[in-house]
Amino acid sequence: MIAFPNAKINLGLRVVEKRLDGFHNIETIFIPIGLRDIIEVIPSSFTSISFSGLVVDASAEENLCMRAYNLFKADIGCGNVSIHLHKVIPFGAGLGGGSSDAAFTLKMLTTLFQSNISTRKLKEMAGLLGSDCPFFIDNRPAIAQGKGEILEPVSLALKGYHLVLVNPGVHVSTKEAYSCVRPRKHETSLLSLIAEPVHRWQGLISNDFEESVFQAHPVVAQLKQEILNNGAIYASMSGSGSSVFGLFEKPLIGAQELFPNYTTFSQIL
Ligand SMILES: C[C@](O)(CO)[C@H](O)COP(=O)(O)OP(=O)(O)OC[C@H]1O[C@@H](n2ccc(N)nc2=O)[C@H](O)[C@@H]1O
Ligand SMILES: Nc1ncnc2c1ncn2[C@@H]1O[C@H](COP(=O)(O)OP(=O)(O)OP(=O)(O)O)[C@@H](O)[C@H]1O
Repeated sequence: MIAFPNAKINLGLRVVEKRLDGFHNIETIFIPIGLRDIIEVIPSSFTSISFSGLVVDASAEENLCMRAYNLFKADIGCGNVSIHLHKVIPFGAGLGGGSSDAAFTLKMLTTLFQSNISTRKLKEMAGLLGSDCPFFIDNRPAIAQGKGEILEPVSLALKGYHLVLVNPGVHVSTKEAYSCVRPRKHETSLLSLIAEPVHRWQGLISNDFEESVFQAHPVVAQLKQEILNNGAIYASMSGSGSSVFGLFEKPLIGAQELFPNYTTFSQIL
């Protein structure tokens, strides 16, 4: 069985408060995008994992596909599988690629082993693998709260906008990024802000990680400015960085040539 786990971007990201378990309560809007890895899972006589594409900085056992398999086997029970991951989504990039791989692995194992698991149970298991992971179970635009696992679908007026995503190749550790942010409560809810016309979002909808990541990596701040200079009506860093995305009303011709040293991805929303 083959699946194509997609990346996400965060539209607005508030780090609201530090919790007693060391995690943070956040408020963010997740949007699935078309940048995808490829995972193949085949029932086999013994369990193994192989890789191609980008080389992930995690051991085979620590890879989120394998962690998802081990969790599924222990909690639900299943046979051995041979997994192949072709990695395309940059990691440590604020795009949730590892979380998506884990969620899609859980979903594939459910189908392959015809397990009668509720979506709620799948999301619960996903939550044990990463805070971004439950979102990829339903995988539709959603506002997230708590650690990221309290999800409500949202409808966004983004149809027809052109998304340009640029990854400057700077790896940001999520844990470190959280430790550099001072949590704060915002007066206006993110939901009420996305109801505003898109051309008003810049300056209204922000990502709390930008300040510290921009300070540590000025190239990321420059990248956001360049995307705005090239006509984006809204630009923001995604997640804890370092990818930056822009929303355009018209296609941005030659995006890769504009950012020759960086990886770019474009799609119509
Ligand atoms: C920045 C975001 O991508 C926004 O969507 C997510 O909050 C991060 O989610 P993730 O990569 O799945 O993160 P996890 O693997 O769960 O956590 C990595 C580390 O980030 C910190 N962490 C993560 C999520 C959260 N709500 N509060 C935190 O403080 C914790 O120190 C944790 O040890
Ligand atoms: N299949 C995988 N794909 C990517 N990273 C993986 C995978 N398995 C384990 N990891 C580990 O997880 C780390 C974070 O990966 P991921 O791509 O999910 O984070 P991210 O892009 O920082 O996402 P976000 O900031 O949105 O949480 C990697 O640096 C890597 O060590």
